[in-house]
Amino acid sequence: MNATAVVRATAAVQFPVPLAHSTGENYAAASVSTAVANSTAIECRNLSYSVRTRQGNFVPIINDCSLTIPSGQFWMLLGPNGCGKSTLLKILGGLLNPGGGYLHVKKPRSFVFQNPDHQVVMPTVEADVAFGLGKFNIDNDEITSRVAEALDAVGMYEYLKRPVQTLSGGQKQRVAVAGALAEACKVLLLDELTSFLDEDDQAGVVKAVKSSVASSKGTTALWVTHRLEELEYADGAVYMEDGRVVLQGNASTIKNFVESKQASYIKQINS
Ligand SMILES: Nc1ncnc2c1ncn2[C@@H]1O[C@H](COP(=O)(O)OP(=O)(O)OP(=O)(O)O)[C@@H](O)[C@H]1O
Repeated sequence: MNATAVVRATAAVQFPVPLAHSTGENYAAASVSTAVANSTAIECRNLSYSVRTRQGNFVPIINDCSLTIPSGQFWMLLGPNGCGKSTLLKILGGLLNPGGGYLHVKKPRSFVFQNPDHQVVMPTVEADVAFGLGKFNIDNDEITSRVAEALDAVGMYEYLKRPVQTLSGGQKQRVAVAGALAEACKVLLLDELTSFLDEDDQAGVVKAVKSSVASSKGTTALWVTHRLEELEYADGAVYMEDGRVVLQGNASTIKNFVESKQASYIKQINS
């Protein structure tokens, strides 16, 4: 178990993004004065993020990246290995500071990582979901009711008293999602939750997130994945390449786009 791997706390507000950032690079942030509509959960414009190499050079990871995700929907983020999906998600979650551009993410926001064994930190399901509620000034009845509601939303209420070590990977992921829901997060950021799971668990987790977003009061989820078949559960999707968003739209548009890219790549290899 690894408590540091679970980020349920809400990070500091970054609205708009400050100029200073972890790499020390001297970007000029875009000056954007328009207010973001309440119907938008995530908006970034011309976002950038670089890392500094040992030789002192700056390598851009996120570059001129813009996207808009509406509130109360379940969206997916796709793209080839190394295109910057996890880095972008960490920026959206407040775990990394961008170097420039404009960023708005509704709060509170929560992050769930891909390794199920890093997601649960308490001995039982009930205690784990209640874990993050300690920082709120709420009574025991409210805690009990939030835990029950969140576990119900991910189809795990019957596991309330179960020791966490008896859960499957997918069940652990669903408990981690319940922890975020119990904290009434407005934005849920999910990084390749199904990569360590077998097929049944994969489907269980994606369906649980889908239904919990649908039954929530405006929670938005952004789900990083490589699996095109998961797009059938999404309200919309974003496709990235080389650190920037190249297309965003409804899930079938993105699916067709990725499939045609894959087909042309295979044709190229075979020619
Ligand atoms: N701290 C870092 N130092 C150097 N390079 C980094 C650092 N963090 C990320 N990168 C590089 O940035 C690029 C984007 O990484 P990122 O993990 O965001 O991609 P990804 O799209 O999530 O990849 P994958 O699909 O393989 O998980 C990669 O080339 C990665 O090696």
